[in-house]
Amino acid sequence: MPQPSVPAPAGRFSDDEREAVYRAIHTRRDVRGQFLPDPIPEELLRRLLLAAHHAPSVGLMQPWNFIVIEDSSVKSRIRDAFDHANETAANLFPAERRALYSKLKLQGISEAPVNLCVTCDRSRGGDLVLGRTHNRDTDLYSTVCAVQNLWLAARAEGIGLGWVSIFDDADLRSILHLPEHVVPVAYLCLGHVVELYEEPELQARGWASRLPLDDLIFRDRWGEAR
Ligand SMILES: Cc1cc2c(cc1C)N(C[C@H](O)[C@H](O)[C@H](O)COP(=O)(O)O)c1[nH]c(=O)[nH]c(=O)c1N2
Repeated sequence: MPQPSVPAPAGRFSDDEREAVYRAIHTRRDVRGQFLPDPIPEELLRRLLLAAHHAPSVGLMQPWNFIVIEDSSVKSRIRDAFDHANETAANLFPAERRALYSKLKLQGISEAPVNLCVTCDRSRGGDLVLGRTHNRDTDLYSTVCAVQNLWLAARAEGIGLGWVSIFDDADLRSILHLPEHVVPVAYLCLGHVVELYEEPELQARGWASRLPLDDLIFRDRWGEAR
């Protein structure tokens, strides 16, 4: 029987290391329009995927797969699917919001040298997964943790990442040949960037703004602020 490994020493990071972690968190951006055409070297892409693969997952289920999309004909079908869904989306907003919505750039599918679909295989690990017994969606949450790891690692590598979610699920499924039990959790556009917005682009363009943190913190029960 293999012996369980013992915990290794852990402690605070050095000041520089801590600073770097917070810098990645605070300067990470959703990128739509600043992609350079330069290819992403295979080793760099691999580091990003390895960071994603080290995300926490329910019961160590690791439900993710990573579909790397570089073929321009696949990208072009995805772009058409976006355009179709985006037209529907724009019409859902009231007229005054729709005008601004239509001016927003909400994807960089063709410009980004690499597109990546992060999927969740809902059948991985079988029917009974530790931690998923009472909440089936924890596999989806796990997959989103992988996306966030990838996003932060990308920031540290000078790679911009944009999440595109304006699709009919059925279009993504059909273009990418996803089996029924696999969910497309995130469609991501990746490429080198030399410039990033200093605040969320949606804030810079007057669509929405960051809420004050203090308004979001409750103590002991919902709605109870200190
Ligand atoms: C699940 C999910 C889905 C989407 C997004 C994010 C997430 C988490 N975001 C990006 C989103 O607009 C962005 O994260 C916020 O505006 C905050 O900006 P920063 O990420 O801080 O730059 C996003 N952006 C966009 O241009 N098109 C899109 O379809 C989506 N979809």
